[in-house]
Amino acid sequence: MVRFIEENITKMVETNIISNSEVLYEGNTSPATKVLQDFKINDENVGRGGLIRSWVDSMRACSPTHLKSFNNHSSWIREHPSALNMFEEILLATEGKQIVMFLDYDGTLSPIVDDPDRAFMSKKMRSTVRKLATCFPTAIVSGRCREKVYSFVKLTELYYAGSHGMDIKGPEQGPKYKKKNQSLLCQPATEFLPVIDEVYKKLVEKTKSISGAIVENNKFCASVHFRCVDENKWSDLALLVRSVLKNYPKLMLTQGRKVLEIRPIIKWDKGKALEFLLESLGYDNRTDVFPIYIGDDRTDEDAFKILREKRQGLGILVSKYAKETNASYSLQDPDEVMDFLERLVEWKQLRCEA
Ligand SMILES: O=P(O)(O)OC[C@H]1O[C@H](O[C@H]2O[C@H](CO)[C@@H](O)[C@H](O)[C@H]2O)[C@H](O)[C@@H](O)[C@@H]1O
Repeated sequence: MVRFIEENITKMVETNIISNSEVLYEGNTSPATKVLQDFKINDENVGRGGLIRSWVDSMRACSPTHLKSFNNHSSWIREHPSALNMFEEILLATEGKQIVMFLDYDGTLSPIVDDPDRAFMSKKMRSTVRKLATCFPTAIVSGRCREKVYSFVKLTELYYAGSHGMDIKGPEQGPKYKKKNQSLLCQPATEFLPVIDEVYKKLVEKTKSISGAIVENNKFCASVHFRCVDENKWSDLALLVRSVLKNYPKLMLTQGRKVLEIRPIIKWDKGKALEFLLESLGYDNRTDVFPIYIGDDRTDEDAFKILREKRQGLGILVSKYAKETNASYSLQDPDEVMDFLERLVEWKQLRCEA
């Protein structure tokens, strides 16, 4: 593994894949940094080292078993206990407050699968989320394009924030929880639509040579999947992506679970989407509101961070492995997410009956 990382770093430095697009990923303090230090590579001698560091970081995220060697899981679980085990404590914190639910889709409501077009959520999960939305305002916040995530979830009563929050729409049935009677639509990156489409087409063309690579058009952003790409080809794929992106200084690259995400350089992310939704619901600057955000990915960290900074509500990271996170609690997988949501619904229904 070490040799693999070393080869990739060397190759990327030699071929100068880095130019003016920047990788905005802040979680570079642990394993990847350690790897870089082990190789005696720092920002100075790799030039624009952010991308290299981020790429190594993505390898780490893509290889959770490798992660274990860096992290002490038992101390991590003490810091981020199971939201199921701590359910009563969580309820106590919500006492007298309006819970607002934010749910990521892939890896949170649906299990991670090889084919992004087949990431279906179970009927049981759909039924749970439907019940949840009758109890609390509920939003789905996803990296996918809004229409696509809606086609999986199929619940009209929810808020949807697609394209990492760059495409937000309220429930079709009307603004049940909204303060003003107007339809909710927020698209802060519309000017980037043509450029994303252009880049998407170029990426499809360029990555044809890499077996297993999938490019997904997420409307305001694009994804290059490498889940099914042989590890030996990851750096080749990165180079190809880089060769396209170097001509688009207003786009940036971030990373998710075995996916490179290409998005506009604007100050908008899932955290901003969370804030926007709370405001639209009339819940901004209120101490009696308790947002709960559940997600599994690095992009969800922006939302966890907002909640931590505001000291409001809580974030729950879905992960079987120790990861650097701003979430307070953890759940292992979508099955545990469903159990947690079911318990919330039962609790709320009992309270309403009482
Ligand atoms: O914010 P999310 O809803 O979690 O979306 C993030 C990305 O999710 C999808 O990719 C991930 O799930 C795929 C299906 O399980 C999996 O094959 C892939 O490896 C994961 O990265 C989606 O396809 C991307 O477009 C989203 O950006």
